[in-house]
Amino acid sequence: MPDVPQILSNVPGSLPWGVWRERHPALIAKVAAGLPYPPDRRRALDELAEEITGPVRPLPADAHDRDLWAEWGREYLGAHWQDVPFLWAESYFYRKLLHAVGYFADGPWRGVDPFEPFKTAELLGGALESDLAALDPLAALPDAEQDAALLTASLWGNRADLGFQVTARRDPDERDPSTPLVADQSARLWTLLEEAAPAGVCLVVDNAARELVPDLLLADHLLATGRAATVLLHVKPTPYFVSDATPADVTAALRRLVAASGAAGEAGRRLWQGVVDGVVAIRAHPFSCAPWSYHHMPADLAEDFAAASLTIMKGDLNYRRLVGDRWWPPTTPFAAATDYFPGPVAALRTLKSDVVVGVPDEVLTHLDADGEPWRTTGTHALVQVR
Ligand SMILES: O=P(O)(O)OC[C@@]1(O)O[C@H](CO)[C@@H](O)[C@@H]1O
Repeated sequence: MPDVPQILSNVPGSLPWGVWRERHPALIAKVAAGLPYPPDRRRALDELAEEITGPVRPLPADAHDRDLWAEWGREYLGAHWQDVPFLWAESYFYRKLLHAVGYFADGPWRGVDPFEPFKTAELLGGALESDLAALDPLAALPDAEQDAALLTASLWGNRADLGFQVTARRDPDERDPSTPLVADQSARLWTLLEEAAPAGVCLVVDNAARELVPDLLLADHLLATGRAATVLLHVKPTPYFVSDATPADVTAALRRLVAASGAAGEAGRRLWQGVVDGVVAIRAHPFSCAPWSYHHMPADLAEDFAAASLTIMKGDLNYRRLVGDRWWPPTTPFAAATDYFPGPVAALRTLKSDVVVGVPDEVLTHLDADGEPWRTTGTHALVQVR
């Protein structure tokens, strides 16, 4: 395990501190308003809002995974939510939220995704419609420009994160295209793919809808250009971090693509057939919702990554899990922070939390001198590869 302090949530004014004080109370209210939950479910949501202001409590006796979380929480149950590692606490919060809405209980709310109303609104919204239309002129561009456009769309698609937007003060579309990447190893990404082609690529996706669609289009591009022979999509087995993609979100995105006109519809039909033929596979591994970094991954998951020519990790949370949710000195080489990972790995991420490695010295000096909170607001992005 890296010998670097873990991020907790007890520093007033920090991003994690604000998550407990502002983002999660606002999210609970949003969930309660999103579906017609009956009184017992509303009460449970109110109780969760109350609980996160005090000590972490165990899951109820009838929860199917109570023992698992009791084991995972051995060091943390009974402590204040803000005094335990941020990554662990957030994962447990989402598990508790699923309990509150009856996601695992017998009854009418079993399996009902509490975030579905927000994901669906985004999937059917006008912003995604224009993203899809922008695909049509792409075919006329030289190959390298097509590569760059699809990678950029997938990278900045990570701004479309509904959890982040609960209290974000900026519009996700308000991006200054001239903002240079904090680190850009995209050339290495293409070289790695080409050297191993055609091979299996793992794409560990992040958010549904407006981020997942450009991720799927990137997957289609890798297959269509022979950079990938197969694509294995890793998604979350259950609703998590508001908009994280589940298998149901993948099928919803595929249906949205298939229904589109022009190049988006063509890509959608290729991807659909790819799933039918087993060229595109979907894996919802339980570890994807575990409260740990990938240092703790089980052997079967490590085998998926070891077998891939490249694993592409999308988004902020996957980045936190890849390098560890820790106070790394930002100039720590990405290769050093990920040296344990069982195969070539790339991170495509907009920066929405404090964790960062692989920032060149001169870039760091420049960003810090600016005085703007570049690590946590989603205004900056990176492509890192090892
Ligand atoms: O993984 P994603 O969707 O890019 O980001 C997840 C996120 O919204 O959740 C955390 C705060 O709750 C932060 O790490 C990050 O901003």
